[in-house]
Amino acid sequence: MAFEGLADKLGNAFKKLKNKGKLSEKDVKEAMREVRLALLEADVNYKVAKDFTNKVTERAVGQDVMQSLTPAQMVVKIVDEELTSLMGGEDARIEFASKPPTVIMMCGLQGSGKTTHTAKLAKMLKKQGRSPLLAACDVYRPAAIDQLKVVGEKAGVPVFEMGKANPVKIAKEAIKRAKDYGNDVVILDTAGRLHIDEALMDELKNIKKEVEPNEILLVIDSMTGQDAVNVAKSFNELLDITGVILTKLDGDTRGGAALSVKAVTGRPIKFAGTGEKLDDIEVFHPDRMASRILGMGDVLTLIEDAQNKMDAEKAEEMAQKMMSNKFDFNDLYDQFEQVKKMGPLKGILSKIPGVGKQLEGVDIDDRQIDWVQAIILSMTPEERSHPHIMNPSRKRRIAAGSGRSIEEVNRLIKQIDQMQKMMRQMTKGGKGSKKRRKMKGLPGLGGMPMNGMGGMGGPDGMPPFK
Ligand SMILES: Nc1nc2c(ncn2[C@@H]2O[C@H](COP(=O)(O)OP(=O)(O)OP(=O)(O)O)[C@@H](O)[C@H]2O)c(=O)[nH]1
Repeated sequence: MAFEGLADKLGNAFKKLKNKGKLSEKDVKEAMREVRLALLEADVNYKVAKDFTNKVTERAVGQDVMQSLTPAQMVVKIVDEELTSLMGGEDARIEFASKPPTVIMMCGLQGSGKTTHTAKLAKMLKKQGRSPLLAACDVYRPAAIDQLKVVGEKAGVPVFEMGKANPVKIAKEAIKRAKDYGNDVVILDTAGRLHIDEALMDELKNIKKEVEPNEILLVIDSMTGQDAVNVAKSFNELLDITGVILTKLDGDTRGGAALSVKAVTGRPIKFAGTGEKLDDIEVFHPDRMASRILGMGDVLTLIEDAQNKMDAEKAEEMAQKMMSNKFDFNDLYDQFEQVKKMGPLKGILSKIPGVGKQLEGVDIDDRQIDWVQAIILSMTPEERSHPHIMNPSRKRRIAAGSGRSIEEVNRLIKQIDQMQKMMRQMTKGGKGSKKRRKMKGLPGLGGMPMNGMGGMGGPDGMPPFK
């Protein structure tokens, strides 16, 4: 996962401080040296790393920090605040035009994820009640127009194209069409190149001059580290961008780009791409990202993810079933379907405070969910809705049918039994109880047998979280 190595190394540096009790100036400087090395290894720009640790040292040494009862925690707090401010401090939003349509020009190098994020952004804005139109201004790469049409259709937003016409003309026509048809946002998917070259920049500058976009968002690939930051610097110098979309944060990027972009370019990261699906886009929150880097989890994003990606009606239906204790294997199957929509399990779990650290170096095989679903699919309808009728011969048949072991089948049956017991206990709190409200806040995860997943996957299954 992103930032894994960095989180680990920062954790080690702080652990040494915590073991010390009272801190001396030397202790803080020593820790900051480790922090600086960790940042450099995460591919953070050299000057950014140096300025960062100088700032933290300045704040931590002297003042009240070292006299406080918990100096190590104070240092972590300062690092948290400075990381947040390094990434921009406040959340950066789209600046919408007072008179629609708002024009957003997307740019970036080839393969950075520009086309995918054009559609992701459109889908996100559509969910917020806007009516976006996409414009196919990449007329050079074969199939670029088709790719935009495909993702546009998936996102449920119209795509305007004029084939291989002049990109400025396409952009202008798209804006005209948006006015005629009531689209309040136009997103221009411009051409990418393998490297920054004069022809590309001239074309982008030309589009900018002619259509005066409200936003120029540069899409960069976080996996390319400092290269991505250099690309951002060059684009900004030539185009004066308004923000950055940092993609592929779901991969094992070391994090350097996320931490350096704002400091190097002065432009904020507005969105982060976290997967290949169209829902895998997040508003970039510097404070939450800092929490994640420091291994403190990110529950707010987890809840938003659940709300955005899961089917609210199904979640409500499921909550009702749990409350009335009618939760069976059919529901468990559905619940896993919902969880799958939220992306890789490791990503979900890493946002839970305290769990991130436990996941370091642990491989979580997402096929575990498919295996459990295979077991459920091998049951008869009666077995699915009446788990208590299971007997050894049924279990043997289910194991053979799903290709899983008897132990796994047994574990799953035990889990549903435990879940039902847990639900019975929870419902004792009454209909309007606090517990019930809490479960509704996180649809679909309420009854997820997280602590049992460890048993499902065999040797490389994930550890139980209790
Ligand atoms: N894992 C992951 N993959 C992504 C993300 N964003 C895009 N991709 C993948 O990256 C690849 C390139 O994305 P595109 O959107 O085609 O890239 P592009 O920048 O439009 O490329 P050109 O049209 O050639 O300029 C595709 O396979 C996408 O599925 C992300 O946030 N995470």
